[in-house]
This record gives sequence, structure tokens and C-alpha cells, in this order.
Amino acid sequence: MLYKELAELYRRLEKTTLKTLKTRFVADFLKKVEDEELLEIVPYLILGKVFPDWDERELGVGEKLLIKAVAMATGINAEWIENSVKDTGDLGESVALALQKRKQKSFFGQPLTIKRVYKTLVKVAETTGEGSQDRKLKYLANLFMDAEPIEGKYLARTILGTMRTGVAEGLLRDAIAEAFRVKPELVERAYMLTSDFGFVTKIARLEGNEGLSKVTIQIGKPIKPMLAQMAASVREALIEMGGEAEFEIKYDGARVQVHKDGDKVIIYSRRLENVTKSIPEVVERIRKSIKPEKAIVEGELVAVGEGGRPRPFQYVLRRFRRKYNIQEMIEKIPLELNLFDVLYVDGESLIDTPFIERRKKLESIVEANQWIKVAENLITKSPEEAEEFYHKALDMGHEGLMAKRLDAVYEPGNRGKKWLKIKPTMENLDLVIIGAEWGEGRRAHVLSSFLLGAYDPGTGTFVPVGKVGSGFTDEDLIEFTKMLKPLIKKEKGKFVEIEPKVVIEVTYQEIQKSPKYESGFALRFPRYVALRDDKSPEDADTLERIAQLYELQERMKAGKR
Ligand SMILES: Nc1ncnc2c1ncn2[C@@H]1O[C@H](COP(=O)(O)OP(=O)(O)OP(=O)(O)O)[C@@H](O)[C@H]1O
Repeated sequence: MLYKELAELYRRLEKTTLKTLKTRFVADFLKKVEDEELLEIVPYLILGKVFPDWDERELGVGEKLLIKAVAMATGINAEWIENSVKDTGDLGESVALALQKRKQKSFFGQPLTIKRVYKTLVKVAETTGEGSQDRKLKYLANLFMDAEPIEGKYLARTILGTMRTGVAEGLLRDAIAEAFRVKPELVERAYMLTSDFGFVTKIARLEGNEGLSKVTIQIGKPIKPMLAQMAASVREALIEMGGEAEFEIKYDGARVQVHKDGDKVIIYSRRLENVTKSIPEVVERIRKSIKPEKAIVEGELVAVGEGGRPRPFQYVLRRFRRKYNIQEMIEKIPLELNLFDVLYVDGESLIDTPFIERRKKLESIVEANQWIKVAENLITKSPEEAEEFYHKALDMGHEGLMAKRLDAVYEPGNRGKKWLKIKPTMENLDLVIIGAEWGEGRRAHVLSSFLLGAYDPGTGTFVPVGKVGSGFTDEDLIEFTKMLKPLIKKEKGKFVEIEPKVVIEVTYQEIQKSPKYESGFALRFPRYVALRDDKSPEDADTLERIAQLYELQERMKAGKR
């Protein structure tokens, strides 16, 4: 299949904002894909990606290298392309211009096929080590040599991860359902269980509803994590759970999903990225402590400080980010793993097993020690006992408690009421930076105030809910400016519009109802807490969640009165 057909799809997607139309375009395209291998590749390309997020492979190509490759392919100098980006505001557009401007196409050129593009990008990702930049450059230049302007535009955007065609996961799910006349809920279910749109598309096409309904979890494919809502108090949680619940310490760290298959261990982060290489000591401990040959378990990784007390979760994220001198970090930031769930053991999925049974299973398969533990818990009907446990958890320096329904099955990707969290403060929000303003005076060269958006899963867009300017150090602002500059879409005076990619956590004094933003909500005194690079923009808090938190806040206020 020709890459040009895919480029044409991107062009059509970009031209309309109508979700139904976009869904139809994607569905029509999927219907045309016959080849089985392509069926697994194309969904990712449509999302503007090459690999699923949980795949360890990365292209490792920045703007500079890409421009060099285009310069090499067209004979147009790199400076011209760089300058053109200042006018177009989009490297993809400038690549198309460069391809148009080139004198003549190679005589031996072959039209690009989707397979060739994909295979080349895989080679680019797998080229590492000494001299790899040069080899990547050659592979890419070869592709651009044979690319038409419209192909070059979208190829560049795919390589840089800035597709901007407005196709989010929800839209792709609906398009798969429409294309192969299968039930959207079954597509969703299969995706939540495997996080693999390639696999799901193939099953939908080849085996229809029946095949989709048989999809189950697999070692090596991460499962979307089950999430919690917030409760106003321990008592409220107990009532919601039907009078009896299991309470667990809510550890303040980073969630991990561990897949063990014999000696092979893969660890995925909260956003299901493969973080195995950054924490080898944890891998080693899992091999020893998790008894079954094959298992999938979940837990919270906590950085431990003096006297075994937990350190803020940012320390764990520092461990995830580190690629070199890992040994040094193992000593500097020791990690303890507190396991709280088991989803699979030796060929058997436990997803539909009630929580209380899973918990028993977990206790039986873990050989606990100083570094790997099963989350401390209390099963009770008594609000007083639960309160006492809550205060004990807080005194120990933990975040609060989780309450879990004893009979709850595991609901991948769902934020329902079967799990509730109880914390002493209002929930911080994780929001996406969608705009910014250049500072004044001493801060004129840095972005210093940021417009925050909540996610709207229905449309795949981000709706403004507030502006944050406090809580940043000078170094933070320099870092953010560096990070956000390549994501600038438009500049208007001091204000810049930003591609929604970066998630940050903020505190605030209150959520207010306000006509200021179309969302209907505004944050009062938001303050920056941390960069959440463990979350993707689609994991950010939604408008619906903000509305729920608003209700909760009002209930908490009423309780205090
Ligand atoms: N015992 C526990 N059981 C389940 N989750 C726990 C536990 N201890 C800590 N956690 C953490 O709490 C989170 C549950 O809260 P929630 O579902 O809101 O997730 P989240 O969106 O990642 O929020 P948060 O910012 O609170 O981590 C889990 O994702 C996990 O990281």
C-alpha cells in the first residue's frame, strides 16, 4: 500500500474538525488495509506514532537531524529550512516546501510504500551506539529522497511526534468499530486489556465480535490500570463500599505494573512506559520474591529516606528518567516496592476474580522482605478502626488510604467507585500546558505563566481551566521554556499557543464555578508542584473529574462547618 494514500488521509483529517467525519475517514482507510502485517502497523501511524508507548524503542531523531536529512535529500541547505520554519511554524510544512523546491527527483526513485516507511523507521529506532546519528541520517535521507511534498510533511511530523490531525484513542476505537462492524465496547475492552491497537485492529478485522470478546491479558502487553475516585472521608468510603471494605495504605510513589515470565521481567510505569532498564535492582528482587514462573502484579514504588520514611514521589521519577550511572542512583535513591494487586498467574487471568481473592493470592505468591512487601491493609466494618488506621498511615508519612470493595473485579482503565482514595487535602490536579506567556523584566526571555487545560475525552481536546505562574523557580522556568519552545503553535503578542504535550501537577486553593472559561470552572490560586512526565496528556484530569472534585470540595466544606 502506498504511503501517499496515508498522507492523503492525514490531509483530509487535518481539513475537518468534525469528529464524525474524521471517524469515517479513518474507518474507510482501515477497510482498505488487507495485508495482516499492515493492519498491526497502520493504527499507530494514524495516531501519529511508530510504536505503542510501551514499546522501548524510540526514534531518537530531533529537529536538527531531521532538517539535515531533508537537506541531504533535496540539496537545499539546512539554514533555508530552519528559516522557513519561522514563517510556517511547522517543520512538516517547511519540509514539504523544501521537497517542492528541489531541482529534480532521483532518477531511480521508487514510490514510498507504508511498509518501507515503517521498516525504515524501525531501523532508525534500532540504530544505536557509536556512529548511529550518521546512519540514522542516511536512512532518513533515503526516505525523503523518494518522498512527494505531502508525504514529506507527514513523515516529518510522524518522526517528531507532532501529527496534529486530532485523532485520539477514542476516535480510533470508534473507527475500528465502524470499519469492521464490531461493537465499540468490545474494541474498548480488548484495548484496555492489551494496550495494543495493532493487535485489536487485526482481531476486529479477522475475527469480529467473537474474537474480540475472547481477548484476554497477555504477558508483555500492559493492562490499563484501574483507577480510583476520591472520597470525602473514611466514613463516606465505608458507606459507599456497602459497610465493609479493605483499607490499604496509599503509598506516595509511582505505580508500576510488573510482568514476570521466567527470568524475563518487564516493568511498566503508570503511563505504561517500559522503565525496566532504569531500576535493575528491582528487577533482580522481583525474580527472587515473586514465586510463580509467570505473573503480572501491580504495586507502588516508593523512594525510602531516613528511618525508612517515604520521600516525595518525584524521587522515583528521577530514577525512571536516569539512563546512565544507574548504579550510583541505586544507592542514592533506594526503592521499596509495595505490591497491591495480582492480575495473572501461570496462564490464568485474575481480572474477573473478586478483589479479596486476588489479595489472598497476592499474599501467597510473594516472599516479602525489606524491599518487596504486600501493601499494609485492614479489612473492617468499623469506622473507628478505619479512622485509626488512616491516622497511623498519615503519621508514618504516607499519603492516606485506599478503600477497596471486597467483591470488585479488576476494571482496566476505569476510574469508578470500587476503589476510593482518602487524603487529608483536596486532590492536586494534573493538567496540560496549552498556552503560555513570556515574562517581564528579568524574566522577559522565559515563559513564565502557563495556561492549563483539562482533557475532554469526547473530543480529544483540552479545555482551559486556569493559569499558573507561581511555584516555579528560575531554573524551572528555564527548563520549561526549553521544553515548550519546540511545541509553540502560534504567537500572539506575549501569548503563545502550545501543542498539548506536557502535563504538570498543580495545587490550588479552591475550584470555583466561573464563566471566565468555557469549561465553566476556574482554579483559584493554582500553584505548580511538579512535572508529571509519568503521565501522557490523555492521562490528565478531565473536566468531568474537576466537576466531581468540585462536588467533593463542597461536601468537605459542609462537613467542616
Ligand atoms: N495500596 C494502593 N492501592 C492502589 N493504588 C495505590 C496504593 N498505594 C498507592 N497507590 C497509588 O494511588 C493511585 C490511585 O489513585 P488514582 O486512581 O487517582 O491514580 P492517579 O490518577 O495516578 O492519582 P494519584 O495522583 O493520586 O497517584 C494509584 O494509581 C497508585 O499509583
